[in-house]
Amino acid sequence: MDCAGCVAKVTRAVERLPGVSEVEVNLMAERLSAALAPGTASAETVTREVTALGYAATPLSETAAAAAADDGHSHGHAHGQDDPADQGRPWWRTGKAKLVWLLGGLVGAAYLLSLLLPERLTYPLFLASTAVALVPFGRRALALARAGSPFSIETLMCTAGIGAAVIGAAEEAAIVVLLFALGELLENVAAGRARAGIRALAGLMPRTALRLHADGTTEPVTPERLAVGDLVLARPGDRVPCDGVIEEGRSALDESPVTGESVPVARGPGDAVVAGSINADGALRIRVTRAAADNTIARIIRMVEDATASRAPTQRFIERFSAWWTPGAMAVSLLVILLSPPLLGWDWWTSLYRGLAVLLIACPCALVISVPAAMASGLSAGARRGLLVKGGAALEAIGATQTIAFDKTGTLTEGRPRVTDLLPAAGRSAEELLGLAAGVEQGSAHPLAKAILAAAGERGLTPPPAREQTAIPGRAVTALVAGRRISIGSPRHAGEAGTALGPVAEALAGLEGAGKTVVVVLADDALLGLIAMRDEPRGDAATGITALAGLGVRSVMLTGDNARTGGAIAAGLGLAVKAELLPDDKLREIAALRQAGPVAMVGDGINDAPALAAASVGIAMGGGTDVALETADAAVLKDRVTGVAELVALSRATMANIRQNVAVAVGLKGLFLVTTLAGITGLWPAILADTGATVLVTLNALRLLRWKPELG
Ligand SMILES: Nc1ncnc2c1ncn2[C@@H]1O[C@H](COP(=O)(O)OP(=O)(O)OP(=O)(O)O)[C@@H](O)[C@H]1O
Ligand SMILES: [Zn+2]
Repeated sequence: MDCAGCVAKVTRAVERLPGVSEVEVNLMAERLSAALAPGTASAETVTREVTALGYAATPLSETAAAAAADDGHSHGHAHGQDDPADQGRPWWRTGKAKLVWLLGGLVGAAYLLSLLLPERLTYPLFLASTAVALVPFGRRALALARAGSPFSIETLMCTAGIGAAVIGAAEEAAIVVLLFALGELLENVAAGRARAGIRALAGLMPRTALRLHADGTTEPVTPERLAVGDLVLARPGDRVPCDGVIEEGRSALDESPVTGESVPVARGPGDAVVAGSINADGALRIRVTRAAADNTIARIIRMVEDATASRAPTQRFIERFSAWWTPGAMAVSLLVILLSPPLLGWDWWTSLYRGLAVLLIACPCALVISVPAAMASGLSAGARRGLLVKGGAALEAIGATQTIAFDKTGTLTEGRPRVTDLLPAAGRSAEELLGLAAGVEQGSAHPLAKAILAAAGERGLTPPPAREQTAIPGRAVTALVAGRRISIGSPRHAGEAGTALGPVAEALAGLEGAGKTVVVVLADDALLGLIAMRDEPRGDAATGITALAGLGVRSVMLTGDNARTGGAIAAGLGLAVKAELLPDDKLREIAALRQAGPVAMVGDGINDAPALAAASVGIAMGGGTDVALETADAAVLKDRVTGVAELVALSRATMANIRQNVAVAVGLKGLFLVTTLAGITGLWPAILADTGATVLVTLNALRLLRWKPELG
């Protein structure tokens, strides 16, 4: 039921290439089968996977792509497979629909005629309808068998159809194939819905952009024609046509297309804006920073589509399961046919008939579709609310986490510390302290450095030039300023450098107890003073942590800040804390937490990429930055801690949906297996149960598209 056939074909083509090692071929095959969802093998996906292996534009990648393009789409997966020829057509005009119309017409005509004509005259009509349907199914079954999967849903269907016709149940055979074709069609329609859910994001792009020329005139163009570096005008009420940076103007922007958060945010010169956001009140001149095909919305759509194609562990399990399920089902039905006459005394016709019905009931398609359908809906529902998850595996893992570790700066807090207190040592001035500190911090991108530079700027101080700047990550920065070695760092670092902090210990403890981060400024190891800064917790941080606790998830704050400051902030938010962690300690801490169960790590994706990678699931938080989108397994595009709890809720809703689907699929089959063997129901109720289960499961999955976070 997977793309084993397709992968096998590509692999065989590549194997024939001279100079390609077996290891390479195996590696590629492994990657391909992991990456391809049923029915998605196309030349592009193959090329992408092969390129990811580092074989771009080599004979290997070209051969693989050619093999996939050759008949990547004709390999059959009974349900949910798209024919490229059907793209852009309304559902009632697709190839699958045509088959249903044709069959429906034939079977309907046969029934009408059977009211007037004797059976021996209408019987051939039913036979003909069955034959019409068996041609496409049979072709797909053969293609699959040639590609190495003889036991497909198609094989099952053909065996049952031919068998029924042979034992004289042509009327039922015709209904069986009609219902099967109908099931496929309905499922395709539903799958299209799920895709439309995410495609709808693209509809939020404006159709025209106003390009600004140097002479001040504007020219309407389609956003696709904007080039990086162009200047565009967004009038009040317009949708922003591109990802870009504001050059001129201020406005409130509703960024809900990307973040799912419709409260407008104030943006001004120098701020980044994303395509699709609504410009509420001011005219903006925006410099284009990304081409249309590459903008945030386009990339989100691509990521969700890729995510839908990658498989979750549950899905892999179900696929492995179906690989032996179908041959097993055929064996069981054969046993029923062979053993029931001697053991149960059924006549041959009854045993054949019931054996064939068992075969139909055994069709695993409802089970096979249950996971991908729910995952696709869950991923789309999330993306529309600014919760981006990069695949079923991540979506499954998020809800299973028992502990979530949060980075402090920029994640639980705003990430914009401000200087609150300056405590110069005896005989020093506040200006001297701040000025020298600003000199050292000039080269640093640390949030604390920005705070110190901003404070110096506010007081009109020009930072003195500094040389030989060096950073000791997680501890301090030092530089030569005005001939002296100035260092700014944590109190712990100062203590280790041998500076006696005794005289300021009390003041230090008081500031830290108030949740302020205090840095010690030293000049040639002598105390120059203390600078205290405070980074406000995010407005919704406490709510987010409480919501997680309500979901039974434990939260821990990991910080490089000192224990008292971290403790004060954590106490205010109601979570545990591990403080004074050096960057490596954070990784060790995550590894330790993982001993007890799956751990998610939430960071801003900028300096904590290693920690995000070390966790079972890495979640980036932040307004759609590149890093956030690329590095983590999931991203909360709105800057809100509650988004993390929403992710957990979404994951659990999706997994619950999958469990319902599996229960429906297995339950219906079990029920009809019993009634079939007992002789209560026959062939067409059996296929109705199969089609019904498939449709129910898909419809249930679609309910997820309307998912809304409800956090208590
Ligand atoms: N550029 C710097 N200027 C001043 N102090 C610094 C600098 N870099 C590091 N420090 C000191 O080292 C400590 C830990 O820094 P680190 O970067 O590991 O943590 P953080 O990013 O501030 O906090 P968190 O780990 O919560 O994100 C800081 O609290 C500060 O005392
Ligand atoms: Zn089926």
